[in-house]
Amino acid sequence: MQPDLLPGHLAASVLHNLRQVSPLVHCMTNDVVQSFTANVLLAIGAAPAMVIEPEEAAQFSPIACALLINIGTLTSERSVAMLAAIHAANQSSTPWVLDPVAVGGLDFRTQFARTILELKPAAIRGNASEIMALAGETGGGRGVDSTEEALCALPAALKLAQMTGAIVAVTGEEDYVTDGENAWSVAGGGALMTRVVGTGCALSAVVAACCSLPGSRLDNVASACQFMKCAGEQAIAASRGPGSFIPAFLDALYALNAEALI
Ligand SMILES: Nc1ncnc2c1ncn2[C@@H]1O[C@H](COP(=O)(O)OP(=O)(O)O)[C@@H](O)[C@H]1O
Ligand SMILES: Cc1ncsc1CCOP(=O)(O)O
Ligand SMILES: [Mg+2]
Repeated sequence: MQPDLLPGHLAASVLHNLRQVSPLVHCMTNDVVQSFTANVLLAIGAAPAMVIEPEEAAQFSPIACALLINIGTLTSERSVAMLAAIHAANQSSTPWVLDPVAVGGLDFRTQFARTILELKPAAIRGNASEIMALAGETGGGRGVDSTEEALCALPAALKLAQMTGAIVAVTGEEDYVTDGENAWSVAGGGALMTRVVGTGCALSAVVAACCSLPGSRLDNVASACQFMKCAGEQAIAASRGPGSFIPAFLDALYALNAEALI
């Protein structure tokens, strides 16, 4: 199966909605990418808030438009806070998104990810190794990085979407996004996006923002992938390496428009 490319006009309409709503995203994410994630959300037109104390997390997720659960630097204490936030989000119908960083290779986070998979994530965004491990097919990648191509993980993504009811996005040179039945592919970006930390984690935050928007959740999640691909490609053209990529990427997200997406 080779899914069709997401039409640019669909992504353009989701970008319009995103900027109208400016979704407030409750980010429970890892220590490495906090600031980059917040800046990516702000640049594209959403609003971040990082709330991690267990009592506050459960109070805040119903107030937010969407919740991001990223297990990159999971600890026991954080897992308690994340569970509380997910339960409160579910009670208030706030969509929540899982980024299963480095699942498969390490037992504590793998067990935790399997537990919360039962709590109805709206979407799951990971690299190929993470999606394959979460679907029970392999043992994981190389730390936080994938050792597999995204296309190899498409069957695992379909299976995971069917198992959980979530929209599953598996990213890499090309991204694939599925609801278990239909799928979009998203092209663009470039390898330099893997030479700065946090592009995947920040994408998951944008996915969360888009899950709170009206319309097809499949189209919304695929559009989030398209925003990052498009801005990544423009930033690579405007930069000399990882150092100059980051500001160029934030500028490209800020300037992103329908014309570039179409
Ligand atoms: N080889 C590549 N060519 C183009 N884009 C890429 C490539 N690898 C990753 N990306 C893009 O970089 C971002 C992060 O994806 P990925 O590296 O798969 O996630 P993670 O950082 O979680 O491992 C996504 O927007 C993805 O499309
Ligand atoms: C390096 C690292 N270590 C734990 S979490 C993390 C960040 C991973 O970021 P990304 O998945 O976006 O590459
Ligand atoms: Mg990742």
